[in-house]
Amino acid sequence: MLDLQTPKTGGTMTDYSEKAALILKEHRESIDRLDAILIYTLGERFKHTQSVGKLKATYDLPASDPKREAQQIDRLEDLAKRADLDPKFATKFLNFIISEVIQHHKKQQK
Ligand SMILES: O=C(O)C(=O)C[C@]1(C(=O)O)C=C[C@@H](O)C=C1
Repeated sequence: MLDLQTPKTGGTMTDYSEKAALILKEHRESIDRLDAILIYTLGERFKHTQSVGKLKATYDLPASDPKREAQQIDRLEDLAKRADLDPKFATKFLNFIISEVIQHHKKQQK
């Protein structure tokens, strides 16, 4: 990964902005790769929750499990701290996904 340093001697503004453009491109390529990982990972997660939904519908189990969610939130907060990610954001993100899953479960129960 390139890094941007202010040219002290010799470098022109054109050199500087060409380098900045290259660094931006590299970051965006990494972001695109990571976004793809996120999407594929979410797809895998939803495959499992779909199976869980089927199981819950078959055995007449409740769509949501607040005790399990509390454990997931605790674990995720800890992971987020270690990953240098805002734990509040991580919690919000998980709650967003889980509420979508619960909607899917409820539809499967109809
Ligand atoms: O583990 C379950 O029981 C699920 O239905 C999965 C899941 C989740 O998406 O992680 C969704 C709803 C529950 O409230 C808890 C967890």
